[in-house]
Amino acid sequence: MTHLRCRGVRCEVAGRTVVSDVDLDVPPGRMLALVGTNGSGKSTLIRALAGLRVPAAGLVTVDGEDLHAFSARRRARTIAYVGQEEAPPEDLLVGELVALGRVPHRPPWAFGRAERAITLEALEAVGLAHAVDRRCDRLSGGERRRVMLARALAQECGLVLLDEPTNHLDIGHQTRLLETLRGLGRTVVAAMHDLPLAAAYFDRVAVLHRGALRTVDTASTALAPTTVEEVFAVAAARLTDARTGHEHLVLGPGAAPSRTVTKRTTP
Ligand SMILES: Nc1ncnc2c1ncn2[C@@H]1O[C@H](COP(=O)(O)OP(=O)(O)OP(=O)(O)O)[C@@H](O)[C@H]1O
Repeated sequence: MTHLRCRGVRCEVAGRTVVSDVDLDVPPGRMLALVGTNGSGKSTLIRALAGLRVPAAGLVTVDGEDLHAFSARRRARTIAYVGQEEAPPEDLLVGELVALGRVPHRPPWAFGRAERAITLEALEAVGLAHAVDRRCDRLSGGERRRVMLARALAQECGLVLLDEPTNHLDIGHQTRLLETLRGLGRTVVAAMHDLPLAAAYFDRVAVLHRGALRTVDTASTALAPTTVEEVFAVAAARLTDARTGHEHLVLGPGAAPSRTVTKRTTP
């Protein structure tokens, strides 16, 4: 179980500050969704949390230790990361690609039954066990995405960082993936564009707005309709399912704006 914290993180891209003064605390086994509009800095921040980008200022710690002091191998044993549009190399087989997740733990020439079992289990978790011998370049966009996620599962790290993991996945695979992540009991941070899914599956939601954290809280507070309307400029409402008592976030044309809009009437 892995505890992720960052303090005062600032990231610069091409000489411009795109993430500023971010503090986050993700306790072991908790799931945090990172939401925000296009260009708000989610990918940049996730790469800094993964140790793939050195922040211009601030500190990222994993279990209390400075992440940037970790060796590449230790980082790969601790953090599984899947980037936004990461694609598998085209001439690898699905099983080979997912088995790469085991390399930080064991040299490939020492792979045995255990590595094969973990690889197949990861493929089963994303519904692709039947495709173990297929070439990655013969997969659909969603299947390719699921293979990359399977490699991260096979890595068996305490911290899982995912940049828009549900991209390209049909709704069934989106929900199954999020259920799988919840079932792992690992620390997860994921950039998400689907706010209702973020609200339904994550313990807390961080709203990044123009590179700064606007709020970090439970979904019902962080994704309050007024916040969603201000940050994303869409109508938002929370509706309670009469059968289950669960609240759901409704967005767009189907949601009445949370604030009363006074229409001007002609006399
Ligand atoms: N290689 C680059 N060169 C210059 N600017 C960049 C580069 N990569 C990202 N940026 C800028 O950094 C800012 C943050 O980008 P980032 O990709 O982190 O946002 P994001 O929230 O992940 O966006 P999206 O939801 O569209 O994926 C944006 O303003 C973007 O234009």
